[in-house]
Amino acid sequence: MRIQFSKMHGLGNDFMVIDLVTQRMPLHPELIRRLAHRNFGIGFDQLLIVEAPERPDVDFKYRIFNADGSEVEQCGNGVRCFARFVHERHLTKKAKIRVETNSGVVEPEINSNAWVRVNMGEPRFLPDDIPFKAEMLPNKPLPDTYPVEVLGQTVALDVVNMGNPHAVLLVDDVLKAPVEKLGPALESHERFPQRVNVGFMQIVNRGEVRLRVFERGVGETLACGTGACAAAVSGIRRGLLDPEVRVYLAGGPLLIQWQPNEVVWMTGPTATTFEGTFNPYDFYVPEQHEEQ
Ligand SMILES: N[C@H](CCC[C@H](N)C(=O)O)C(=O)O
Repeated sequence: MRIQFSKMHGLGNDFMVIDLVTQRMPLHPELIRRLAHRNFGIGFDQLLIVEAPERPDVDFKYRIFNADGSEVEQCGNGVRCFARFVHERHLTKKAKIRVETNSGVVEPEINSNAWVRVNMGEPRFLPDDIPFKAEMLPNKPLPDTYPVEVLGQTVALDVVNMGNPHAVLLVDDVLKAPVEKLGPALESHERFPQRVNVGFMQIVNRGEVRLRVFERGVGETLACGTGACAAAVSGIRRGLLDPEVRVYLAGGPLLIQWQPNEVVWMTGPTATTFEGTFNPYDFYVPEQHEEQ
């Protein structure tokens, strides 16, 4: 049994992309973890699955799994690569497609030089929508940040849901940000019942930020699309940034556009690095491995 896949990335946030419209394969978390391994597997930050639509008003269903095998609601760099993939594999001829995810519908539009502009939907800020444990006083405006105790210190976090949960921390210099220490501690902090992606944002000016993201279920990645959306939206909502922000990540820049009560637009590049085939049973045979 050989499964075809593409290896792709959005600014170095890399993906294994598999078409399960024309192919069939079990999606066991242990298989995903083994495929994600950088030495023993294919190696990726996320696995992206293309499935046939379940609703009449969308073109595809899009499932996302982190390297730790956890299935998640949204992946910004991933949906740009998804759009390129379905074009390259001739699964659609449309420039603009509607894609159903576990957190709603996103609309990527591919243009000539493989850059993709995506309607990422509206951000949500209420603690229950993140989810984030915080007492909310009724009819009180949202605070700029929430004080969170972590590793013996108090940090000021903003929280944004872009379909998936994000915490945003302002830092003076991303290169000196305590990503290795605070990233894991906040990712699994008890106030985030579904864990959280942690963004460290340095504001350069009202139209430019630098960002590092410790991703839920992966660790620090070279870029995070929903993280860039969450960071830019946090800065705009707090009056620190203009409605159009260039977010400079380690892997390169994303353009984020947003105004309150509107959807978030994300624009950025895509790349296919190689195509290949593999046999899932070379990596994981449920009945055999479960006995060990
Ligand atoms: N780690 C994220 C999923 C991938 C997000 C990121 N790769 C992006 O480009 O948005 C989560 O657990 O919610």
